[in-house]
Amino acid sequence: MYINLSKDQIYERNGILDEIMEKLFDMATLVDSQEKIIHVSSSIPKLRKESKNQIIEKNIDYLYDALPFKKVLNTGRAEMGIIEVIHGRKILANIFPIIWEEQTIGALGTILYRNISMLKNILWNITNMDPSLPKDLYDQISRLETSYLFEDFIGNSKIVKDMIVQCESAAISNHPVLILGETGTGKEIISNAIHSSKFYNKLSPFIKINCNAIPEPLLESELFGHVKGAFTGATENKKGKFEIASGGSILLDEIGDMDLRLQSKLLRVLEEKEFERVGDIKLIPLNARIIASTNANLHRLSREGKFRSDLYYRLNTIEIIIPPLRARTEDIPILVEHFIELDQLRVSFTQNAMERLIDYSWPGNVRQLRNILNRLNIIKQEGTIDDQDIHNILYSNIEFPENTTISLHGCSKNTSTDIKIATIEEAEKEAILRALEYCSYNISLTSKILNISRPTLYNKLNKYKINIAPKLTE
Ligand SMILES: Nc1ncnc2c1ncn2[C@@H]1O[C@H](COP(=O)(O)OP(=O)(O)OP(=O)(O)O)[C@@H](O)[C@H]1O
Repeated sequence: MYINLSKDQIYERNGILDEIMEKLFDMATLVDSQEKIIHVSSSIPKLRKESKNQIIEKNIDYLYDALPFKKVLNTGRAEMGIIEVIHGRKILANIFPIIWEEQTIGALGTILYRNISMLKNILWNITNMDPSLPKDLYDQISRLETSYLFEDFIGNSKIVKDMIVQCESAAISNHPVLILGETGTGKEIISNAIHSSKFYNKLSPFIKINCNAIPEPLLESELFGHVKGAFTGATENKKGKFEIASGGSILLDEIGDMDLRLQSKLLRVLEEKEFERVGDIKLIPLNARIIASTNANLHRLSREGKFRSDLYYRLNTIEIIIPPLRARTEDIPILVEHFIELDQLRVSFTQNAMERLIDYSWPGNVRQLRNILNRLNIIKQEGTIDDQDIHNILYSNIEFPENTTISLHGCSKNTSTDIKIATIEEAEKEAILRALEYCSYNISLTSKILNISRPTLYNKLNKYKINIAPKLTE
């Protein structure tokens, strides 16, 4: 496969080639036959925090020594489906030779890194349908996952900045990390960014498993693998996610929903750093970083006997709490700007409309904000959104995204019956009680989550006669 363009065409700027490089790929680079960079899409200087002029004319090694541009220039043959890590992101690259009158006059490198997990799902379905495909293809495909960096978690508020600092130090350590936060707050971005930060220049697996989506005992075999004959239907040996994640990280999503028996097994694995496949006695060393996340209140679940407290204390050596959007409403304008660019929306907002967005409580958090912006884009096509549009979409036809919870602890899935509040004061008291419980009665965290100062929180505790002395932690 090659691209048929003349020298004049590859040196022409602001034409169709530039448009394709800009719009169709996350990053694109054009080099001449001497390996010199002719043009790059605007995402590259942005990502590298330098100007386009600092990149143009440099040798391609300046940008990517890991990608086979030179090979493509030498052989005149395309290199496709390259999976690599560039600037901490897992990317999928294709490099095409540009051929004119049978001469290779350059090469175009195209890179995707956003939404490549979508591609993974497609490939995964295809491999499941075709038993003749090699079995290690699964391992290969598992490596293909959108990678996030901390800078992808948009927010300038102090509460976000403090959390990112905490995440950066969590990334360096080898301890398990527990990530808590309501639905749609960005737990997946943060867990993936912790992984990418630890394995910045290394192609290492990030394996995610949703503990509430798979029935037990299937989950056991998904996590630990099994040997042939271990149970009816186990027709061959199968690696589990812990093995596939070897050398990288495993995200145990919705850990709060894990069955008690499996919790015991997981605890043993964390303590002994080894495990066996279902039906086998051979021990396999645990060589994956454990990240667990949930929107459930594990502290409460463990008090109720639904989550093993010893496992909770094992997991929460490093505990990251992602604030709900309503605790950092000052970030809403930059989130809006971010999604307009990311989702290529053609809408703008009046000041009053933006204020309405800021005033709203966002029970579905950032995911809900993104959905609303996309819906507004469809409804209004192009144009300016005013406060009435916001009012209409937020209040006249409330549609909470799946799993949305109003409660801070996020255990309830029933949005309409969860809160029965008569007055603003009752609502405030309720919010404080929930925040306290969510933060295990840690005053500093609770005040951060509620976005009020510690003295104000103490005043409100007095006002509402909430006695937390027996449970107090700082
Ligand atoms: N701070 C953020 N910056 C940019 N995008 C965000 C942020 N937080 C969330 N998002 C976006 O919101 C959506 C939901 O994020 P994510 O899946 O990480 O949430 P989650 O907390 O894991 O949700 P759940 O518990 O329901 O699985 C995604 O589209 C993600 O890109």
